[in-house]
This record gives sequence, C-alpha cells and structure tokens, in this order.
Amino acid sequence: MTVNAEIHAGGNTWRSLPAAQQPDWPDPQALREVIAELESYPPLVFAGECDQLRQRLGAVARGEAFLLQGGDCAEAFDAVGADQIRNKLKTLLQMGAVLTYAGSVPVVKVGRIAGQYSKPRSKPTETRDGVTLPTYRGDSVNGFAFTPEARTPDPQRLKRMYHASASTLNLVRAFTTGGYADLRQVHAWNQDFVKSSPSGQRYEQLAREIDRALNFMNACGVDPEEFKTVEFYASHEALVLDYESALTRVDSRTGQLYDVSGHMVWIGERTRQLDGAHIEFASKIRNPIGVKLGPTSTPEEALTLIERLDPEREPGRLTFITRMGADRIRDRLPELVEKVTASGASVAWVCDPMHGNTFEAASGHKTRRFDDVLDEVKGFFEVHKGLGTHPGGIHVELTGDDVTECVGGGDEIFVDDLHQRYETACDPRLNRSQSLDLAFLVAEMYRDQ
Ligand SMILES: O=C[C@H](O)[C@H](O)COP(=O)(O)O
Ligand SMILES: C=C(OP(=O)(O)O)C(=O)O
Repeated sequence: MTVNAEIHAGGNTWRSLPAAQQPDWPDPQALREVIAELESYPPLVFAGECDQLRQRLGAVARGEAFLLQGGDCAEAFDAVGADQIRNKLKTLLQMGAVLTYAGSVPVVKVGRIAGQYSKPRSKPTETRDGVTLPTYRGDSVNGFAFTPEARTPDPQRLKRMYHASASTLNLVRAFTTGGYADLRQVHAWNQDFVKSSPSGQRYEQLAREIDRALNFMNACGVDPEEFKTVEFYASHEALVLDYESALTRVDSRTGQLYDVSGHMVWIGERTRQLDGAHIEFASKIRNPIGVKLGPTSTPEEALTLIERLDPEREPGRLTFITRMGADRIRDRLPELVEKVTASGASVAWVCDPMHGNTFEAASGHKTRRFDDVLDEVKGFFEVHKGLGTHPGGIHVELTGDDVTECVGGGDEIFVDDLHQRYETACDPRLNRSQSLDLAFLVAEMYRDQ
C-alpha cells in the first residue's frame, strides 16, 4: 500500500462499526459500482476552503464572530433552479446584513445547501391506507412519491446528489463572488419584498443606514474589496457514509483526509453514538465538524465527543449545535456548557431552535411555532449570559420562498393556513419573512448580551 492509500484507508475505518440510519440498498453490486464512480469524480470543495472555514469558526468559538447556518431541511433534485437557489441565498444575505449591522458582529455564513439531500428518520417505514412502504430518506436515497418504485432506495441517486450539489455550488459561487452579493446590493435583495412584508420594510430602513455608512466611507476614500464579495460556505449532514467516504480525499498539500463533498459536515442527533460509524468517520477528516446535541445529551457524552473529534482542542474544529426544545433549553444547556468550558475545550456553541420544537397540527402537517423557535434562542442567550460564555450562532431550517410551513411570525401564519404552500419534503421551514424577523430579534439579543 502506498502512503496515500494507507491514509485513504483511514477514511474507511467506520465500515467495521454500526452505522445508524443507512439506506437498505437492494443491490450491493450496484452500490459498489456507484461508489467506484463517485471516487473518480473531482472534489466539490477545496481542502484549503475547509481550513479557512475552520479558522472562521475558531473566531466564533473565541467569541469574536457569530455563525449563521441555514437552508432547507431537505434539498430536492427538482428544486435545483436559479430562482430557488437565489431566493435562499438572498434570505441568508439579508439575515447576515441584519446580524452584522444591527448586532455589530462579524457573521460567518454557512448554507445548509449543495449537499443536504439525505434525511435521518424516526421510523423506517410509512403506512398509508393500510399500505406500508420504506420511509422517504431524502432525494439521495429514494423518491418522495408514495409508490413502491419511488420508495425503493436507488444508489444511482447518489450520483444525482453529486451533480445537484455541483450545480448548486457553482451558482452560489457565481452569486457570491460575481457582484450579486456586493454590499451595495442590500436594497436589490429586498426589492421584491419591501412592500409586501413588515420585515421587508424594517429591513429597508436598515439597508438605508448601511447605504449611508457606505457612502460616508466612500467619501473618505475607503472602498474595501471585502464589501464586493461574500465568503459563503456549504454544509450538510454527513449521513449516508458510502457517499461521504467516496468523496473523502487525501489533501495533496498536507496529506490529510478531507470530505470534499462540502466545507463543513455535521453529525445528527440520531447518529452521534460514541461507538458508531458516523463519529468514527468524522474523527478521520479535517473538515470543521458539527454535532447536534439533543435534550438527552450528557456532559460526559459531550466531553467524549471532544476527545474523539477535537483531541488537539483546536478552536473551530468542533461546533456543538444544541437542539433542546424551548421548554428544556434552560434546564439542559447550562450543565453541558459549564462542564465543557471547565474542561478547557474551545468549542463553538450554536442554537438550532427548530428540531426540538416540531409538533403535528390537527391537519396532519408537521409544523413549528415561531414563538417557540424564538423562545429557544432566547433561552440559549440567557444560559450563555448567565455563564459568561459566547452564544456562537444559530442553525435554522429556512427557505427564500413564501411557504406556509411554520406558524406565527410578523406576517402571522395560522394553523389553518398551513395547507396553502406546504412544500417541504420533511420538516417545516421558516419562510423569508419569518427568517428576517428572527434575524432582527437575534441581532437585538446579541447587542443586549
Ligand atoms: O430533519 C430532521 C429529521 O430528519 C426529521 O425531523 C425526522 O422526521 P420524522 O420524525 O418525521 O422522521
Ligand atoms: C436531522 C436534523 O436534525 P437533528 O439531527 O438535530 O434531528 C437536521 O438538522 O436535518
């Protein structure tokens, strides 16, 4: 074995361990052929970009920056279109502008985008009218339609995931570096929105202030290049390990392994078993890693995760994304933060106020109340304020489209409205107006902190 092959084999050590939430592929040979093909494809991101994001997240861990991580619950192959991608990006850019200006903090922008195609599920099957089929696990695995053909896992979909991620990332890079994300466009991002929504109007006022500040700087002869482009990173849950390890490569600069399917990957609440395949996989790659921590997480688990994933205690390597639920965050979070801080580790703490606050409405729609989302973020800020630690960011499921999936917000969506534009393939997302409302409220909390 050459040195590189030996190192690469390190990316496969997860194979001997139990891997939760993996698809039941019906044809192992077909899967092997797909993996071999994926292994020959070029990287989607450059390892150096992952290092840069790790440094940015290091600033978050040290309390010098704030992470805004957001995007779809589940991306869909038929939504890889210019409008959908631009709308999502626009929403994140607007939220970033609000947080930077109103919160007075540098914002690290990371999308749940260009790879968020795989979903862990509570149940392996779904039954409708007496018919039981495999559950939908994301477009990388099977189709959403409730038919035996669509629901059968098909490894060819992993190749579609790669190509959909590549097209998305290509357009995101074009928008963020080609002029669309220039700070002078703060008004343009809002044009379609300003008249129709209270948060759009509030944003317009902020955009005018940013404009004045830019004009002032310009008059002083300052016109920084940094304002013309935006640093934007892609992240997704590293769930289907055959895909992630096929996209794991030895970096020619350093000889280390990187999962080049995205800049940052996270391990979900259902797959973070300490002796499981996902943590083993994550321990071998150099990307910045997130781990979701739900209400049953113990300080001992958090400390073991640090030992496994961040033995060098490198700020930016590990982000704990807590998702406790509005009713539990104030009870569950303090002990975790206290013990991790006392251990000397330097992790970034980020609040996912979505996944602990899901409920089923009488209509059968899975939904979330905007007020619960907000209350969990408030609890997160209160806990960190009480302990003197840094509330490092938010991780949200959102879309730039005008969907009706979560109830409440400035535009007040009621339970009876949910059916109007309920388009998510899995969990309910904040729409653009709710996302902006959240950004304004979080900016206020950050300033008060
Ligand atoms: O996005 C997260 C999970 O995939 C999702 O909450 C699981 O949903 P389920 O409980 O409907 O399977
Ligand atoms: C599945 C997700 O979250 P969690 O692992 O926290 O349930 C997710 O963020 O898509």
